[in-house]
Amino acid sequence: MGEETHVSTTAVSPETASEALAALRWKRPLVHCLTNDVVANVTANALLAAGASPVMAHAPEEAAVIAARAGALLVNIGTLTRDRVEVMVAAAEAARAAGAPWVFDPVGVGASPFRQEAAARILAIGPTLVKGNAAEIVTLATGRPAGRGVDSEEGESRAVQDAAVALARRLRCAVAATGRVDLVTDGVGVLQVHNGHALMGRITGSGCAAGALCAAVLGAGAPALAGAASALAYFGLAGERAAAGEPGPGMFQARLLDELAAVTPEDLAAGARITA
Ligand SMILES: Nc1ncnc2c1ncn2[C@@H]1O[C@H](COP(=O)(O)OP(=O)(O)O)[C@@H](O)[C@H]1O
Ligand SMILES: Cc1ncsc1CCOP(=O)(O)O
Ligand SMILES: [Mg+2]
Repeated sequence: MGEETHVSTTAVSPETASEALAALRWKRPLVHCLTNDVVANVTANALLAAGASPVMAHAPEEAAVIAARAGALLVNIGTLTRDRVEVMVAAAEAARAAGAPWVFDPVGVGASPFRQEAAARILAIGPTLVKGNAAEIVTLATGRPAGRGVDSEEGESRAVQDAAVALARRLRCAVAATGRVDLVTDGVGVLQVHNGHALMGRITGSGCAAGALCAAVLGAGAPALAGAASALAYFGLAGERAAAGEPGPGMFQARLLDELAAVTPEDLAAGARITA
C-alpha cells in the first residue's frame, strides 16, 4: 500500500472530551449491544459504570425494533454465527434508517473468510464509526488477514495510519485503530489518543468495551471523530488510574470499572491527551 497523505486537524481539546463525558452522564443514552459471548457482561458493566444504559438483545424478533429505538447501536462480530449475521444486518439497517449512530467492531476479522465476508456485508450498510485494533483495521483496509485470532500483534506504524485513513475514505465514516496509541480519523485528519496503559492489553474485553463506550458517547450526541477520540481518552484515563499500584489482571479489570465510574468531566479535562 502506498503512503497516504493527511492534513493536520485541530486536536480535540481536553474540554471537548470533558463535554462529551458530561453529555453522556446527563443523557444516559440507551446503547443496544449486539456483542460477543466473551464480553457481554463486562461490556454492560462498563457502560453502566460510564453512565450509559446497556441493552443486549440478539433475537431476530426484536433486534431491529430495539436498534431503531436506541440512542446508539454496537455491532461486534467476536463470536459470530450465521444467524447472528442476519440479526446484525437487520439491526444496523434499522439504526441507520432511524438516524441513530452505530459502531462496528470487526473483532478477529482476519481469523476466517466467514468473518471477512460478514464484515463486508455489515460495512455496506454504512456505520458511523469502525473501531478495531490495529490488525483488524489493516485487514479491512487491505483485504489481507493480519493479527492472530482476536489479538492485534500489530505495532504502531505508518502502515496502520495509512490503512485507517484509506478505510475511512472508502467507507466515508470515522475509523479508530486502537493500540498503545489510538488513531482516529475521518479520512482527512488524524487524531492520536495517548491515554491508556499496557494492562488494558492483558485483559479480554478492553477493545470491546472501547467500542461500546464510543457508541455511548456518539449516542449522547457527539460527532464521530471527536466523539471517538473523547471516548478513547476517557477509557484510557480510567485505565491509567486503574493501573496505579500495579495490580494483576483480575484486580485491574475490577478497578477499571471503578475508574470508569469515578472519572469526572473535570478529571478528563485535566487528563485527556489527544494530539493532531
Ligand atoms: N500498550 C498499551 N498502552 C496503552 N493502552 C493500551 C495498550 N494496549 C491496549 N491499550 C488500550 O486498550 C484498549 C483496547 O485496545 P486493543 O488492545 O488494541 O484492542 P483489542 O482488545 O480489541 O485487541 C484501547 O483503549 C487501547 O488504547
Ligand atoms: C477472546 C475472544 N474470542 C472471541 S471474541 C473475544 C473477546 C475479544 O475481546 P477484545 O477484542 O476486547 O480483546
Ligand atoms: Mg477487539
